[in-house]
Amino acid sequence: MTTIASTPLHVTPVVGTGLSIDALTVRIPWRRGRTVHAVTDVSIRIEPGTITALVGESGCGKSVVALAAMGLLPPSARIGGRITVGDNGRIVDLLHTAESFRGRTIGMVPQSPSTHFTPVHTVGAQIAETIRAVGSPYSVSELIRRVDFPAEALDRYPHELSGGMVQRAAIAAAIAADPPVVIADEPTAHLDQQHTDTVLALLRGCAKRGSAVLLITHDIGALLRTSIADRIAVMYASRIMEEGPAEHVLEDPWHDYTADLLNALPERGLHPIPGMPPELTNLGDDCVYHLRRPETQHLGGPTMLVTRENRTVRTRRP
Ligand SMILES: Nc1ncnc2c1ncn2[C@@H]1O[C@H](COP(=O)(O)OP(=O)(O)OP(=O)(O)O)[C@@H](O)[C@H]1O
Ligand code: NI
Repeated sequence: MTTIASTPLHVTPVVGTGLSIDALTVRIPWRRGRTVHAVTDVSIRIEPGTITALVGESGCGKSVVALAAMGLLPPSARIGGRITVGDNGRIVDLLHTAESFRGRTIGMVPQSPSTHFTPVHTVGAQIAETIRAVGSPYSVSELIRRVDFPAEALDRYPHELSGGMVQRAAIAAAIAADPPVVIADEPTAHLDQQHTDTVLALLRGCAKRGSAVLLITHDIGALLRTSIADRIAVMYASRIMEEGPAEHVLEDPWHDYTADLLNALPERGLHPIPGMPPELTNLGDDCVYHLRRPETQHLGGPTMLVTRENRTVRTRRP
């Protein structure tokens, strides 16, 4: 499906490794004949061994990107573009493959570990079940050693453990099959700073073992604190506003939205962004951030495509 009238802003070459999301567009039919423009023309390329953080305010479409990659969108969703993963020399086309790839090709770290674990079995039993289900070559003890989960806690039920501990176990389950891609959607949402940093370090461990990691988060403060992301993609109202090496995006943002997000952080002065993101039903086809902040330099001209080093961004500068 193509809803974008203009020529594609950039086409990421599809190569045989890592995760490639190319011109992903997702439209979800909504009430009274309306359509949610959940994702528009999103391209993200994640190399093996690296972490890309996808950031943006609530409702901008981050989770829908993840759900598309995991094949978990509602059947009514219309999906355009391409999502591929290099897996052992093959290219798996995630939007069209018939094979079951969740847990094998893509390891999923959930926002709330309770979506991964049921309350009625011990954590150890559930990791063992995952190992069987995905045909993992590892034992339970090998996996929990990787995430520093204590063996004596295997007999506990999820509710008997802290959120940080259960999230460790969830990561152990996610990496059981050494997946080439790991997708973590808000994996630190319910954690304090110490556990957040631990979980992010574990995701770095996944990357070190060769996975391409997509980390969805609204916690830009944690990205600044831990430098965990190699690249950062900034999403607003269903589109990528800018994408680039993390230090460039954090220290020298090119898009007004990125700058505004950073200025909203407590450590950067806590200047909340005025207004609200738009409803995603029946959006126009251009960048819409100037509608919220008309005083920014968007005004008066369409956003443009520029390339600096290996970044391809829409920018405020004509
Ligand atoms: N199953 C669905 N049916 C209809 N609309 C949906 C569905 N899932 C998501 N949406 C809509 O798609 C848009 C993007 O939602 P999404 O959950 O991806 O946002 P998000 O960036 O992940 O937000 P958050 O940070 O709060 O998790 C929202 O307008 C949301 O209401
Ligand atoms: Ni989300």
